[in-house]
Amino acid sequence: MTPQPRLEIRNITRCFNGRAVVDDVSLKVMPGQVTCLLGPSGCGKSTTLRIIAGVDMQDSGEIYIDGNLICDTVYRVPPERRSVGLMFQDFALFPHLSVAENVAFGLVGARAQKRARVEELLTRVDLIGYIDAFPHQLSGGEQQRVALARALAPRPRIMLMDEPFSGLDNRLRDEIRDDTLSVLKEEGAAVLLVTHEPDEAMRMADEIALMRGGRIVQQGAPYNLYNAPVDRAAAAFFSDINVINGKVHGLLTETPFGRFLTPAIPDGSDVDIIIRPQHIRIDLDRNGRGPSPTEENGVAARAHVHRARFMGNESLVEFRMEADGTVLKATVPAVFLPKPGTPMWLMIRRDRCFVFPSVQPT
Ligand SMILES: Nc1ncnc2c1ncn2[C@@H]1O[C@H](COP(=O)(O)OP(=O)(O)OP(=O)(O)O)[C@@H](O)[C@H]1O
Repeated sequence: MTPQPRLEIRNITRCFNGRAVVDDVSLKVMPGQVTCLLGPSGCGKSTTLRIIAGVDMQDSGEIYIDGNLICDTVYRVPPERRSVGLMFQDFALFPHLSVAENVAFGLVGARAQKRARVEELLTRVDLIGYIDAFPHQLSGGEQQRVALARALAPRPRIMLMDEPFSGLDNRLRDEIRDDTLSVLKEEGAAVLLVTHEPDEAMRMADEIALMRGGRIVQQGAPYNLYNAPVDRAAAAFFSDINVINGKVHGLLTETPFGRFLTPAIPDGSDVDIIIRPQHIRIDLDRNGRGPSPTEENGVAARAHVHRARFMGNESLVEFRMEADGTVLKATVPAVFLPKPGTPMWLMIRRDRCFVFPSVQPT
């Protein structure tokens, strides 16, 4: 028997002024799983989340929790009865209530029970010492942890989080993300987290749903999205990329790095071969000669250093290709700052290339 998703949305569409900002989106989140809705600003992530929370209404599609219909275009369980916890960047604590009162806000039942749950959660987020403090006495990161405890206190079956860490400074953010993740995992809720930051999604998600223009364009484990992107834009969303252009002749595409088998792309089409900067290999020029071809790296191509910069953890070297003048970027995990104009040989890791029919970048 296939396990029951905690949250399932089917074919959700929402239009504003005749434009579908959420366009036929379907998604499942299992209990204890963190799914990140990832995409650029304006792609419809928050609207999707608001519909699940019940503060906005879809034009079509259904929402199920534990297999039960909670909302379609006719029937609608009100937000407060959906067992959904919310954590938004600007979802502030109540300033006139203590930390304990904030966390207890959504709790019902006997006083002693409520107190026990508040203490349990504040211990878990490492703020038990602040139980009687007020929000203004806490740092941004501490307030965010209280907000997490408050959202989790009623044991929601689903946690919806919209850019919950974006108000925090970089160093603090990583720490809070990790702490939040372990608390969420302990509580076992299904989590749907909206973010526009690929690093955040990579760090937190069991599964990523990549959104663009109101649609989910790819969904899967972070590893799969990074290593098998569906198109050029999906590859570019996760890191800098290089694009090597070619044209299909029969089953092959000829490039400065040798031939690529491209049987799935029609003869005569333009092709983009995508390679990330860390997967370009660099070798020295030996009186105009370079390294011999290998199965792993194909044919080496000659290039000249355009510029080189030290980036802290690595060096970024830009090369101008002798064959066609295009500029390719390579990263080297060391201090490597060759002079502009230096001839060198580049190879690309063939197992790390993605081949797509050409599109104009948007
Ligand atoms: N109530 C509304 N009325 C009209 N247009 C809206 C409304 N809410 C959202 N939109 C539009 O829908 C689109 C998607 O917005 P949404 O907030 O879902 O995107 P997002 O991916 O979460 O972006 P961001 O990360 O910037 O919040 C945007 O173009 C936005 O202007």
